[in-house]
Amino acid sequence: MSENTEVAAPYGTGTAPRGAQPAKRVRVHHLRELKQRGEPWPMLTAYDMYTAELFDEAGIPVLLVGDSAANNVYGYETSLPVTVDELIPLVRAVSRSAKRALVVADLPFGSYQVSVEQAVATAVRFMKEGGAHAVKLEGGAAFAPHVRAITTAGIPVMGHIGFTPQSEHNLGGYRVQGRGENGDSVVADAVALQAAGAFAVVMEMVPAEVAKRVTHELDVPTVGIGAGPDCDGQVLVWQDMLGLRRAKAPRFVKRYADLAGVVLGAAERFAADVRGGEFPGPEHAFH
Ligand SMILES: Nc1nc(=O)c2c([nH]1)NC[C@@H]1CN(c3ccc(C(=O)N[C@@H](CCC(=O)O)C(=O)O)cc3)CN21
Ligand SMILES: CC(C)C(=O)C(=O)O
Ligand SMILES: [Mg+2]
Repeated sequence: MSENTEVAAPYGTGTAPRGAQPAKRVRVHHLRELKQRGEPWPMLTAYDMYTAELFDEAGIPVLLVGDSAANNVYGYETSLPVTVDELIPLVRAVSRSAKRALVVADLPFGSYQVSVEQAVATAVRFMKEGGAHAVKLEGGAAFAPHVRAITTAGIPVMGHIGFTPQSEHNLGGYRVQGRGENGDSVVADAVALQAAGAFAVVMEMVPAEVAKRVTHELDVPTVGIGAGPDCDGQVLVWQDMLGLRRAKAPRFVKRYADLAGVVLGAAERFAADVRGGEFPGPEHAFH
């Protein structure tokens, strides 16, 4: 990138005034460059237009349309029930709305585990019908062939290891993975995913020291959620980050706002205004 254009990487180093150039899409190689420069980067989930627009404008380089839409959009208790047909419209909304962010579509439970062929076909649907720029799937070395095949089809793949919520019944509940001697298998899984072509690896609920080892071991970026401060990126579910979800949050969540309080207070004031005849006022009516 030449110096005088004043547009370098999409985030962090770009100095173009807003609106001067068309938005430059974040690409997987930009994330690797951030790792090489030692610059941590944020990732958030998004499931609709307004969050995608706002997070994009805020400079979040990667938006994940998580299968966590199951329990944060559709009202299921876990991520297991959500389907490809339920997620694709959300992916389409986000990819239509984010001008710069790389949009990653999470492959839901049952849509890729059956076979390598099923994994490629599902990933293709998210790209074609959802307009995603990449896909994510849960699993370690056992899913290296799936990652390899999807990547070969031209689709970037993000891995996800450690606590993988789609396997909660096999993992014995929501618990930290990779403690003690199990740390080595987390490292081996990450290395296998990178070797299979993954462009990044999410680590969920693994000890910080293990995540640090993995991050140093890999050339591709790691993204932590409950994996300590040494990952290359950090991801949170947006309703956790903004305090819209009122259930007790996992330890790894930091709340940056109280949207639940804002929404509840406003809805109560609206209801009171209607009941008290205060709304609509003359300025809201046509004469
Ligand atoms: N809103 C939301 N946030 C998430 O982070 C999230 C979802 N939904 N849905 C899909 C998965 C499920 N995830 C979860 C959900 C709960 C815990 C949890 O309860 N953690 C507890 C117990 C940990 C332990 O036993 O060691 C914690 O205190 O962190 C962790 C990850 C992460 N993902
Ligand atoms: C928590 C992130 C990594 C995720 O997989 C999701 O939101 O579905
Ligand atoms: Mg997920």
